[in-house]
Amino acid sequence: MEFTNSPVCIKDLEHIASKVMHPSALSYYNSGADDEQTKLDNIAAFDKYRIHPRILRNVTAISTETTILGQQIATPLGIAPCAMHMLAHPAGELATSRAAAQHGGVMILSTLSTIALERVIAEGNSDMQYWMQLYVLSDWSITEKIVQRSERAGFKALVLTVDMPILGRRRDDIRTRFIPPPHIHLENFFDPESASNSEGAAPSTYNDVPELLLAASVAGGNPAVTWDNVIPWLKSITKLPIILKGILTAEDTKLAISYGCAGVIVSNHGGRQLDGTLASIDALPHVVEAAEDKIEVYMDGGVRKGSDIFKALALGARAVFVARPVLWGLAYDGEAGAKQALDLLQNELKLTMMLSGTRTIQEIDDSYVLEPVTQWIQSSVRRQKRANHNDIEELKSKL
Ligand SMILES: Cc1cc2nc3c(=O)[nH]c(=O)nc-3n(C[C@H](O)[C@H](O)[C@H](O)COP(=O)(O)O)c2cc1C
Ligand SMILES: CCCCC(=O)C(=O)O
Repeated sequence: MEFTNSPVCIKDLEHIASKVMHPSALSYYNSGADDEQTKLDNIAAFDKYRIHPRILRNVTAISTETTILGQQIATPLGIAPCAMHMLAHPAGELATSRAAAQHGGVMILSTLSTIALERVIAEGNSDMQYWMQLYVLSDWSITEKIVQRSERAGFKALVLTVDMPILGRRRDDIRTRFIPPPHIHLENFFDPESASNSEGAAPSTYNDVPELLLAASVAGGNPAVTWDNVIPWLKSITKLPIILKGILTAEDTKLAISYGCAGVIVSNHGGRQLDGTLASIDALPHVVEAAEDKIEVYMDGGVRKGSDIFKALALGARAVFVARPVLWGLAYDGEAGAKQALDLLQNELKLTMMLSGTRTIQEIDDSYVLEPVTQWIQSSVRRQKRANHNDIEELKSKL
């Protein structure tokens, strides 16, 4: 039998990336916080949910189109924000953006991108949306400038990352003493207007704060950010919808609604922040219930297969985001590799839809998934029924 060398699943891409990436960049990409319990559980938890398929339906035409924040997109699969794509490939976020554009969906660009946000979004088209991820820098005026630039450039939403009051402790990054190589720049920290002031001059960073200090201010987290200081402030400087990334509880979902946010991303930052939380897929149903359809709920964390996307949609996610799979694809083969990661997931999603008798994203509701507890209850109900039946037979035989 002949075997193909090209990747046939995300696990293959992960394996290839582990061979081609620089060890310290690889460990930065793959690391989780502390014991990595949450990072691992994000993946393992999907297995507890089982698909409840329907058969003998005409599944010749499958559509993954959906709407997000009221706008049509080709698929509910998107790219989660990740710092420094140039660690994976010299074309960095440009390559990712080109891959995303051929695919549809949503690309969330990290504040810490290595290509300026204007150049990244220039690769897009009407099948997709770009959202801009924000960290509140120690100098809030710089975050404000990034917000204004994003709005001008056509980003459709702002994604405020709320699970990093301080950086999680990623042991492998400490062991490898990870620091980004000097040829990589965090382009969004450079003022695009500064270059036009003097002919041929390189742009300088905002407020002349050195790039490394700005990066350090992100890496240090911003422990003073609160509901009351950040959300009203953001709303006062932008008309874009605000989405909170890093929500894991019903309580914070209700607060997000009351503060006028447009959506939440159920996420534990890929297990890179607080270790020991619920896996994202386990937290999702609580958040969906608390959202009461008042705001959109998305999720990321541990999505490695089309069936994972299907399960998340069935549990109420409006869209699902992936981070590491795209980074591994990028490391493997730049734009083509990132596209391959998205294609693998998209094709597996379509396959799952066909095999489970669902033709549209709207059809995928909670009747298509068995939650762990439900599964347990159902099997014990079955056991009970058998036991009762036997009892009746027994009783009858004794009549
Ligand atoms: C290398 C790397 C860099 C990341 N950078 C950011 C970032 O800049 N901003 C952010 O909000 N989340 C960041 N994240 C978290 C992801 O957006 C996402 O929540 C998480 O990785 C999803 O899990 P997955 O990697 O299992 O798909 C990063 C994750 C990784 C792996
Ligand atoms: C300083 C770290 C910011 C990027 C990030 O969010 C991550 O690596 O998880």
